[in-house]
Amino acid sequence: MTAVDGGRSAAPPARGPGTLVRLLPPTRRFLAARKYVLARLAAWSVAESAQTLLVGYGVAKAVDRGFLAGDTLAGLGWLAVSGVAVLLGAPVVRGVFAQLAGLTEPLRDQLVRRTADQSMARALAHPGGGDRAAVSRLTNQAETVRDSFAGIVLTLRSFVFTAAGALLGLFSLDPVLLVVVVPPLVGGLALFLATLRPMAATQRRALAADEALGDHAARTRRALRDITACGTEAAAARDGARLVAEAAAASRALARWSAVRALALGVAGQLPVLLLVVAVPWLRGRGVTTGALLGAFTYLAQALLPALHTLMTAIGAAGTRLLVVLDRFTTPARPSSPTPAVPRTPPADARAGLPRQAACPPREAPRDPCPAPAVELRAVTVAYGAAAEPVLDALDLRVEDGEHLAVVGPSGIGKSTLTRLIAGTLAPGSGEVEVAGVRIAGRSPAELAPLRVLLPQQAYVFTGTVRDNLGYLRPDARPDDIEEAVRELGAGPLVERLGGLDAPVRPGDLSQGERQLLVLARAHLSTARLLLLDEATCHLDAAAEARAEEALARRPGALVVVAHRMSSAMRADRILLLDGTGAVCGTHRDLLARSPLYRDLVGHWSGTGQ
Ligand SMILES: Nc1ncnc2c1ncn2[C@@H]1O[C@H](COP(=O)(O)OP(=O)(O)OP(=O)(O)O)[C@@H](O)[C@H]1O
Repeated sequence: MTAVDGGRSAAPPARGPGTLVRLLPPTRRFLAARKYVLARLAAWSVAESAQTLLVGYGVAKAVDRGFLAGDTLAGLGWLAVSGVAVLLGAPVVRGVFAQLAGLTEPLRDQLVRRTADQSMARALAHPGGGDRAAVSRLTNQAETVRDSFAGIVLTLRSFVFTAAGALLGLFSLDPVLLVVVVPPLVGGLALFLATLRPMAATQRRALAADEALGDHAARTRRALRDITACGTEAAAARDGARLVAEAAAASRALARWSAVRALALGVAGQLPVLLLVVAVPWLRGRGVTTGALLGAFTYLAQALLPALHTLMTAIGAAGTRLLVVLDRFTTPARPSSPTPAVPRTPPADARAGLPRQAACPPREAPRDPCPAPAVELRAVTVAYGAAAEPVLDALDLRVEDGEHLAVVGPSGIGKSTLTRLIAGTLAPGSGEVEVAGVRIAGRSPAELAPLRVLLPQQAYVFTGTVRDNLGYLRPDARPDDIEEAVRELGAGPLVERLGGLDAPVRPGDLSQGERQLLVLARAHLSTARLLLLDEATCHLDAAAEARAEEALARRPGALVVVAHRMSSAMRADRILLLDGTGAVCGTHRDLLARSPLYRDLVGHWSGTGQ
């Protein structure tokens, strides 16, 4: 079932870090156009390297040439060099940030401009089909790109120049220190780089699975009734379970890659410190001084380890985020999926290519051509409010004189709306309604009265005699006609209990069913050729309802009944099933074969014993 097939759950093709540059080709042009900003950023970064180098170098010399050599003053002097280097960090960082702004702000402006241009072009190309995601791209997502880009530039640059400063410092203290530090550092970094591509792919898979699951939940909620009607709960549940499993698998894969990344951090950052400690005797044997060892520890603890940690965290989080969000900028916006996605009965008639709610043709061509059908609706649309979804949408319907039509459908689908529309008490938003060939738009109640009778669920009985109540729609009815109507409807016992046709009626003393019976007999007496019953027999028992409907169907003219019982629908010549924007018309057997919703309604009626 397309509503819940989770078709979008398929993970998009994996994109690794290499695609970061390919994703936004303008980024390369963007950087090339800012050569001077990059040069100034590099200059500040070199200053950062020098500062890193001086911090460890000062510590090493303070120990070797100062405190261990018995020259406290020299030791303090070298420590002061180290301290000044630390203090120099503040203006250096300030300089770095100033140059960074020269890169990130224009990038954000460029993304915003590009998104606005694309959205305008899209809006002009598809009026009414706006790109709703553009607002998010203009605000949150552009900010995310800017922040993530700034974080990555800052971190990458900081790591490269800090590592360069620290390695240069180690080399200047004693090249043999590099033998201990460099292999785990390079190994850890290589492992980290190896995780980038699969981790980005897994992140995208997790995001796609999450989106597919959310989409599935939303579509399922909207299609709940139809899913039940079509009996596809198990399939919908299976789809949901598959998407949940996919999201869980993606989350587990992400967790596994995070563990590998933590291992990479340990190898690159912690292992050099450990190896340095273990190798102290060996290093001492090769002439490495105590000061050089302390300097080496300072480089590792104060520079390399924090820089590595920041690098891995920032590239891991901000990098993946940037990759994913940039993808949103570069992938053309998908048109929003329409709300209902459950297969509907195909429109039986499409005029000028427009989908129609229902084409309900006549039962069969009348042998003695009747000049006009009892009811004809042409492309009728009704909505309660300008912005509301239509209750009836481009509905076509034709009911022949003498025909008995039952209208069925779920609660709130528009059955009463349809009867009011045919009765002329509700005007359509568009389309035409004719009763007995008369266009009823704008007709007064007095003009409509001879054409049709509408009986709602609430039966109107007034204080007066039984005869007055029965003859209300036909004041000139002869006593024989009244007696016949009473007999036909099976209302004799009630009239007798009330004291005869001339007995007074006190509405408050009558049950709902008794009132409905009187009103049905009144409708039988009417001369209108169209009777509309909107659950007007709901308070009668099944046998009384059957007798009433059969009697009304025998009268000359057409009968349209909003049925609330299976038996009521089955008595009709044809059944019109309303189903939101879809509608289908046919005999009971036709609908059983064609409509899952009808089968569901029949099941419901049978289940309640009605
Ligand atoms: N006067 C109104 N103003 C706004 N919305 C309305 C009005 N009358 C009906 N509706 C809405 O139009 C839709 C169709 O209502 P309608 O009464 O025609 O359905 P129905 O199939 O007859 O329902 P039920 O079987 O429960 O009587 C419902 O969503 C209802 O809330």
